This record gives sequence, C-alpha cells and structure tokens, in this order.
Amino acid sequence: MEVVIAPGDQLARIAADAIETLLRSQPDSVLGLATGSSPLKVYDELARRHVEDGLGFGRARAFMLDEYVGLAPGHPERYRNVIETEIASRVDFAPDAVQGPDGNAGDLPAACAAYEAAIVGAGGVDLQLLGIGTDGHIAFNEPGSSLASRTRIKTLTQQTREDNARFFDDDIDRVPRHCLTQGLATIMSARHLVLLATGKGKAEAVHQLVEGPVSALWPATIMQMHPHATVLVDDAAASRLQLAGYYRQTYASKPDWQGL
Ligand SMILES: N[C@@H]1[C@@H](O)[C@H](O)[C@@H](COP(=O)(O)O)O[C@@H]1O
Repeated sequence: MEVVIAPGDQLARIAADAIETLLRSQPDSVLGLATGSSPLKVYDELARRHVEDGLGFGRARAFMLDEYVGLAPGHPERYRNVIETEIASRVDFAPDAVQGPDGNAGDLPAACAAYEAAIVGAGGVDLQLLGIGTDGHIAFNEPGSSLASRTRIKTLTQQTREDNARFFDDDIDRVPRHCLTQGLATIMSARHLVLLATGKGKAEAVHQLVEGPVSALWPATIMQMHPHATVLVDDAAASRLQLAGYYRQTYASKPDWQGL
C-alpha cells in the first residue's frame, strides 16, 4: 500500500494522472467510479483534460460502486444520476458504457448477480477510485461486512445516514435505509485501487485503513491485502497516521520510473 500525503488539489491531479496514463496506454480500459465528495476534484480534472487535452473516454467503460435502493429514477441523489452529472456527461463515454447496480430492480438479488457478471464480462476493473466513510466503509460496505463479500443488499448504518443527510436537505428521514453495493471481494478484484480522503473527519478511518488490524469492523482495512493500492490523503486526513513521516519520506524519494 502506498500512502501519499499532499494538498487536496494535488491529490486530484495525482489520481487524474493515473487515469490518464491508463487511458492513453489502454483506451478500452475499465474504470471504477465512486460517488461522494472525495472524487469530485478528480472528475473536474478529468473533464478539463477531456476538453483541453483531448483525453478520450470513447472506448472506455465504467462501473459504479454502489446505489441507493428505491430512489426514483429522476432523483438527483440517485448515484446513477450523480455519476452522470459529475463525470459521465462531461466526457465522451459511449452510450451505456457506464453501468451501476439497479437499485430499483424488482428482483434485487438477481440484479446484484447480474452486476457481478457484467463486471467479469468486461474483463474486470482496471482502476477503481474510492472514497472512505468516517466509519471506515468503502462503497457501502459498512462495519461488519464480510471481507469476502460480493455485490449485495446492505442496510446503511445510522452514522452513514447522518453523514449523507447533507445530500438530502439535512433530513435523515429522506436518506434511504438500503443500498446495493459492490462487495469487498468485488472491489479487491480491481487491478489498482486509488482511495482519496481529505479532512479531519476521515483521520481515524485513514489510520485504521493503513495501520489498523485487518478487520470487518473497519472494512477498508481489507485494502492492506491488495497488491496495488494507493491511498491519497491531505494533511488533515493523515493527522492520525503513526508512520506519516515515513510515508512523506518515501513519496519524496519515489523513483520517477515507479509510477503510481
Ligand atoms: N457510498 C459512498 C462511498 O462510496 C463514499 O466513499 C462515502 C464517503 O463520502 P465522501 O467522499 O463524501 O466523504 O460516502 C458514501 O457512503
């Protein structure tokens, strides 16, 4: 696991660089897209590079991490709509190139199985962007999630519903109680994981993610088992890291040939 501590804007550029390098060398790459506020600056940077530098997404495909259950198709906070607004509509993905789990399916378990099959059918995800919840969840794998889980229905914790109420007019009663989410094993199948976290509110989750024992109690800790995981954090999110000095020193002396 590589930990990079840098200012927020720089983190977004580092993540966008990794995606650009991938797309330029392999235009038919499969990207994993995350919702939440953490990746928004990355999406802004990718949209800018699309317009100004001709970065193309026309042959790429993308899979979303998760989706609320039961939000109306036109609801602005439905993750499919958020991804459309924040990135898909701003670049040149082909129609239907971006897929997400169907939180309005009549048969939700079947929709989860179909989603897993679609990811496998596309050859798996090359680069998965991730944020992290304050309780250490990735996608919507809440504490207690099986470390071997695949796409399935989950119940959101009170903490996550409180955290996400800001997207629902600060009214927790409007935040759905259930979601469909890629499982931890699904996420671990991606070839490169790139997690972004900023702000003091994420400091404990980041400490656990990088330095805590691997445990279902802090689901993101499974990333310690991934052969290619990058954690991009600002000073505030890094403030509880015990080995912050070592991570800074390692990144400062990173060889040019190494890449992210
Ligand atoms: N399902 C999403 C996660 O994918 C995201 O990582 C998390 C953190 O969001 P933010 O980046 O806004 O802090 O929020 C939601 O729960």
